[in-house]
Amino acid sequence: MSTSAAAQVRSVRSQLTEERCRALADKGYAIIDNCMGEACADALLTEMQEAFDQGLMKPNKTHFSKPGGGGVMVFQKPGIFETDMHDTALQGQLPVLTSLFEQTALVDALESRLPDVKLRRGTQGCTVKLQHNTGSGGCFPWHYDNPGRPNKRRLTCLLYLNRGWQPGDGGELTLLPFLGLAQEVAPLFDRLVVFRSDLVLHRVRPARAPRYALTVWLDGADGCVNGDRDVALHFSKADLGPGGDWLGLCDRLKASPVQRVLSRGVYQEEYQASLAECMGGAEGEGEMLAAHMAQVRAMDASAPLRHLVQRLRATRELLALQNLAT
Ligand SMILES: O=C(O)CCC(=O)C(=O)O
Ligand SMILES: [Fe+2]
Repeated sequence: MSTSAAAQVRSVRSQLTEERCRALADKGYAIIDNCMGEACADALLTEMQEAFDQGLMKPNKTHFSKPGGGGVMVFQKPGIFETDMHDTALQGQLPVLTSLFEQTALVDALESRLPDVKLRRGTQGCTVKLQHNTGSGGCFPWHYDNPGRPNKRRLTCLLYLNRGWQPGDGGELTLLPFLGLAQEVAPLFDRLVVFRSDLVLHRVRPARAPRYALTVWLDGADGCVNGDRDVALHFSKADLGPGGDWLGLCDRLKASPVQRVLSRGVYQEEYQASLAECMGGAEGEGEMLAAHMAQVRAMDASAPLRHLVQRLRATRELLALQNLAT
């Protein structure tokens, strides 16, 4: 069984159909059900359960930047346990997961079907995280997996391992393409969700049943992630003025990681509510909410940014109404 995870991920190439590649290019995400096959997914789940039962997964650590460059704080998301396969102590004990960590078949398959995404080849740009949610309400607030420099992540691959998941169990992943429609994804057994780490805002709803998820993050090729145009806004007065191509600008933002600069303003209430829900009064909630509000206020203090955010919020409402009507 030790090589089967590598063999199975090779099949992702044929599962990345034209339609799924188009979804990744257009909306930033694609979903593949029955991805690894019953036996391999079972073997992965068994090792994840062993890792949790043996105390190899630790309470989640969330690193949080203090506003104004005041350093980094570390808090815990309640109910979430995690570990990273870079931890060599795990590698001897978890052979199937180790084989997933050491293979290059996944990045090769994705690179060959999605050449425009520009992934880093080899094993160096690959991170594997094991995550267990105890099912007592644990969740993740709205975030991008790649929030900006110096992060190098390009693709997030999430494999869910929850046999018999039912709607009331919660723990759905919600993906929110910029100015688009939110898509709720149930964390079903052997379902793989692939999305752009620098382009897809997402969160996890509170889980009411134990939940296992395996994340593979793949870095982008050198120089292809978080370039200048991905981290700083460039637009002309003509874009924003009367007669400017406003919807053209919106389309560019939908397709560009630079949307991250504006997202917290456009979705400020959503960020705030999900932070409070995720922390549930635990230590750090106040600091996180204060940091969020400070970032929103900083945007508000700049008149051009404030107007841009206001207009994006109005456009977002309009597009939502149009979508409801169709
Ligand atoms: O568990 C999930 O579905 C996603 C978790 C997540 O967003 C993350 O680890 O960054
Ligand atoms: Fe995430």
